Amino acid sequence: MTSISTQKQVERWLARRSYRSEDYPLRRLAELRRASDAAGRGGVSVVLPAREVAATIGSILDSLAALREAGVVDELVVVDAASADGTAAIAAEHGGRVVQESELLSAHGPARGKGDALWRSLVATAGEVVVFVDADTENFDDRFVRGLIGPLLEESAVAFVKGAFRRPFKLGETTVPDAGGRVTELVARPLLNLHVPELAGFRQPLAGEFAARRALLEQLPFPVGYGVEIATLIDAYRVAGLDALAQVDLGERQNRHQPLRALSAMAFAVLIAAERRVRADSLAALPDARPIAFPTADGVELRTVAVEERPPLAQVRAASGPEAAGEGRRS
Ligand SMILES: O=c1ccn([C@@H]2O[C@H](COP(=O)(O)OP(=O)(O)O[C@H]3O[C@H](CO)[C@@H](O)[C@H](O)[C@H]3O)[C@@H](O)[C@H]2O)c(=O)[nH]1
Ligand SMILES: O=C(O)[C@H](O)COP(=O)(O)O
Repeated sequence: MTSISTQKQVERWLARRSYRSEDYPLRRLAELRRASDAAGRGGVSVVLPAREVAATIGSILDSLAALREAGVVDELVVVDAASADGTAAIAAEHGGRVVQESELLSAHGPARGKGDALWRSLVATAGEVVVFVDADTENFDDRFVRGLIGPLLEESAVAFVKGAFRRPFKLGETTVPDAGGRVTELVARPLLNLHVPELAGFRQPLAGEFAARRALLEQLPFPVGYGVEIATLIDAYRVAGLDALAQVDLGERQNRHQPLRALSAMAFAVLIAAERRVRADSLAALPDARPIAFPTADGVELRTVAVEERPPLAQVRAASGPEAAGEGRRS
């Protein structure tokens, strides 16, 4: 953190805009939702980006059924990355509305990663509040979604809510508490502290568990890959201000760990998305895909990382007329 005044600003923000999922049981959310409907506000869409998540998607959707039955959530949309493991069929069996990511906004070509799936999901959903949750969480329960929705239904000044959680690291039968989140701790946290210290209060800046008002999301560019969380966080702050951002404690989350080398590529995408926002020079003009070099005993392996950014959806809608607005939506 750079200065005492920034530290005080973060502390004040933490005191004012920290929430807990247990403060939003189903009954309370149902009341908040009724009040929101009475005020003429729109609905709530839950989006699950899904690439090869057959092992977890069914139970995740089951755990969200009560929220939909209670009318707190209007739709559960699974954005499938053409998974080969049966994800789409399982999701449909468990009540999800499945859309194929590359069939949304198809004029932009095939989808290129997680961020692209989130961006495209905006045309497949109708809610005024859009909730994103990863579909590979092993210990998922509905508190993840309850916690993200609560502050948005309760506080009209809140526009963007980020999940915070403890992250164990699981290797085989061994679990080490609080050892997860390698890219978060080694890249995202130092980056934010260095360049955007006002956001240093976010415990999990890369959390795929976040929710926002559509009006804000549609003003933001979306990196197509793993840069999407750091980018939307920084941009939401710049567009809406710190007081419109909130953090909600969701308990503990166990994700599927990727190999270290895959995390180098993820870190590269996170770094590029952040650099594009903090530097005004040549990085802004980077090509759509950048290779990352992995030196080996015999040479160098190059791996391409998609770092392109999709324009704010509001711009796409303005340029292409009303047909971009409802693509993939259920009538
Ligand atoms: O091309 C992709 C890659 C992932 N996913 C889905 O996105 C979610 C999260 O992806 P995952 O590869 O499990 O991410 P993590 O390794 O857990 O990475 C963390 O850090 C990333 C970078 O910020 C975030 O995008 C993730 O949400 C966050 O969990 C899961 O449901 C995936 O199935 C896609 O839909 N398309
Ligand atoms: O958010 C992160 O840092 C990455 O998802 C890596 O998490 P892991 O170290 O728990 O696998």
